[in-house]
Amino acid sequence: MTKFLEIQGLRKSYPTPDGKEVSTVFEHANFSIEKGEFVCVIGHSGCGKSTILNILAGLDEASDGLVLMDGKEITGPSLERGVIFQNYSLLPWKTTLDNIIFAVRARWPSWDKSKVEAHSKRYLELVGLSHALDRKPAQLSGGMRQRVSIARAFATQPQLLLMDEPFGALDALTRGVIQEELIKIWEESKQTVFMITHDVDEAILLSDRILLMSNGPKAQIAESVKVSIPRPRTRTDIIHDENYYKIRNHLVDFLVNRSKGLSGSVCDVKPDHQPLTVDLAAS
Ligand SMILES: Nc1ncnc2c1ncn2[C@@H]1O[C@H](COP(=O)(O)OP(=O)(O)OP(=O)(O)O)[C@@H](O)[C@H]1O
Repeated sequence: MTKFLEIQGLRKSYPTPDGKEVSTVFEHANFSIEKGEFVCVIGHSGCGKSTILNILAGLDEASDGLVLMDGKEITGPSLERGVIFQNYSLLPWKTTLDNIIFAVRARWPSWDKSKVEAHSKRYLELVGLSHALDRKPAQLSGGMRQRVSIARAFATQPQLLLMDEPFGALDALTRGVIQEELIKIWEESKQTVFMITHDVDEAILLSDRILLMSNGPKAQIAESVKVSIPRPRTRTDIIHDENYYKIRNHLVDFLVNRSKGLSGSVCDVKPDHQPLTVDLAAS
């Protein structure tokens, strides 16, 4: 069976500053994502998470390897892949509603004006922003701007949504509220999501599966941890699930104790390396 997203033998290397050698950020990255899956990736700073996300978006090129979406190679950006960055990237001269309309119109040029507007408003409603349609980004808080980015990305219904630490710049309270809005909008759309986060609790709340990257240089996708906590999930409920602390402790132990020893610069990683599947519910 063809997987929705297949990453085969991905490597990224850069020349060293003197230009005489190459430094390999990650290599032998092999993993796949099923249609409708929500996958988070966690790893220490510099291991190459954003580089992988940018390659999946078609915004960066791998030094080696292949990315296939629905069996077709990704060679550049496409409206089939939506990206949400930490810094919101809204058009500052357009209102909240016009920011969404702009993207929706680009996605479905044949739609008439009223259909585009109704569709755009519906997504703003899903993130609780119906009251701020006419405000410009500068008149919104950071949390509201990120809600607009989320509404815009989901409104264009890309086949794959890529999120690079979307809540990294938000305070903990705002972050919690928007995480739950993201769950709500995702549960409605069941879009396939690949998201980078540094926050283990956020990863457990949102993901079906968490990919753990070892440290760079020569980082690898070391493990694929199943989040066997039933949905729908809320921040307050998941901590009572019997698997919550098992998963959390496993992730923290990886980041604190094991991520360095699994780096390709320390141990031998074979080109056909597959991440170790971890299902703590079964243990
Ligand atoms: N143009 C470049 N030339 C040389 N090295 C680069 C270049 N761009 C990125 N790198 C290196 O690639 C590595 C991976 O960067 P990347 O941003 O993907 O890491 P990351 O895991 O997302 O980090 P963070 O969690 O801090 O955002 C870093 O060590 C970085 O220094």
